[in-house]
Amino acid sequence: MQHIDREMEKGQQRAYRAHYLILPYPDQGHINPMLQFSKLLDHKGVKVTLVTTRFLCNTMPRRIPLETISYGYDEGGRAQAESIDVYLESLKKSGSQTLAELLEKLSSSGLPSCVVDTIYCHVKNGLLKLLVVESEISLPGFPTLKPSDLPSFLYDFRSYLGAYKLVVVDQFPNVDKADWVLCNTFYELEGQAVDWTTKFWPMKTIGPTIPSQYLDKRLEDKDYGFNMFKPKSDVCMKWLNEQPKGSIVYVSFGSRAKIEAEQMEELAFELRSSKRKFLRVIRESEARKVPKGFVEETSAKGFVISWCPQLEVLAHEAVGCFITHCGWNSTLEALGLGVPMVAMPRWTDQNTNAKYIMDVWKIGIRAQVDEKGIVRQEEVEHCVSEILEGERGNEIQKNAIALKELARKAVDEGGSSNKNIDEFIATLVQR
Ligand SMILES: O=c1ccn([C@@H]2O[C@H](COP(=O)(O)OP(=O)(O)O[C@H]3O[C@H](CO)[C@@H](O)[C@H](O)[C@H]3O)[C@@H](O)[C@H]2O)c(=O)[nH]1
Repeated sequence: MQHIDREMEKGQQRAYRAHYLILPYPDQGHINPMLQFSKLLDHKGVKVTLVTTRFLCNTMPRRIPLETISYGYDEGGRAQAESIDVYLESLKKSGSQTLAELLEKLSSSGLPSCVVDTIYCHVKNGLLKLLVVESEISLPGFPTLKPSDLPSFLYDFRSYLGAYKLVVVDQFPNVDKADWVLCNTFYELEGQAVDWTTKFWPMKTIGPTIPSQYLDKRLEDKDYGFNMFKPKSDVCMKWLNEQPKGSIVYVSFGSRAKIEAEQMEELAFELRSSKRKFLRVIRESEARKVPKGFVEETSAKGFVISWCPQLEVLAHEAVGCFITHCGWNSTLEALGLGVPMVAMPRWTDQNTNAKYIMDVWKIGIRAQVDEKGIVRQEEVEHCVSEILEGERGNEIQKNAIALKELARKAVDEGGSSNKNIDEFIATLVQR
């Protein structure tokens, strides 16, 4: 409704035939891609309303009409809940209730988008047993996996019971009723998994959901939109502008990962002793784990920031490689911009993403952990030097550039994802 008003103000009435409610899980790594998808639908002339929590609504851009629901922690969000399990319970209870109220208020039909991880579907179908004991796991649509390549919610499900229940078990009961299951990936990237999943669900790939200016450049859109931690863009980009091409090691672990103090130290030792220059994101909540004096001692060659404009950074020619936790957004962003990765997965889907980065797409190297689960300084040095100076690096860089081109084509006019989105819009509009 707000949208129609806006268009009418501009004197160019649009005839909306379908209204999409977009309801991402209320977190950085989920809101970002759904916001991008919303902008794309909006651009294609579709009426979209984004739904988020009352807690997060003040940090959201108003580019797309926004409605709020409550997950029960309107003042402090997830940090206010005593545990993630308690938060997820409240999400289910208060979230469902306030969403029902919102639907009634809007009194128009919306199709909640649903993001599905194929691997969890194998648990649903009984093909993948919990408490995996085999050293090699063969599943349709996947390369051979080791247990440590599985998402930690499966590999170590006892440690993540709440998340396991929500992400693995509870996401499936009504998925069979969905008209569409949209996935933030592209066919050329994960064709086998897509082919397998489409046997069961009306699954369509629509990604990567990255602003057009970073990929096909057809739309003006460069704005990533939602940033929980306000990036200090100017200083960071000014510093990058002064660095030689391909010289910078960019290090960031996304919006959630908690890094062990020992791991923080190993990384700090490496960045301090290495001859290379670096850009390191250390979120405020992680800053206390950084060894004393690190920032001052490395100021001549390093730039430390609490949150940066990651897409702009990855698109910058000074960046030579990305040490990443392999969150799905970071993976797609690096892949879409052709930046080779050193994979240091922490938990959840990141293990599987790291497996693909190294062994399937061959656009990076997965750093090996020791018996304590820590990637040591020498291992970080080994991976970075392989990528930036080693023979293997040439191959990796070539693959990264080829995949970047495939990502661009997928979202461009006539590309697989672009066609899927048009098909999705067309069928809903016909109803
Ligand atoms: O300084 C920074 C660091 C990150 N980002 C952005 O923050 C997002 C981070 O997303 P992601 O890489 O997916 O990491 P998480 O925030 O950790 O995401 C969670 O959600 C993802 C999507 O489900 C999962 O793949 C991850 O494992 C899970 O931790 C990306 O868009 C980044 O561009 C910035 O803008 N600036």
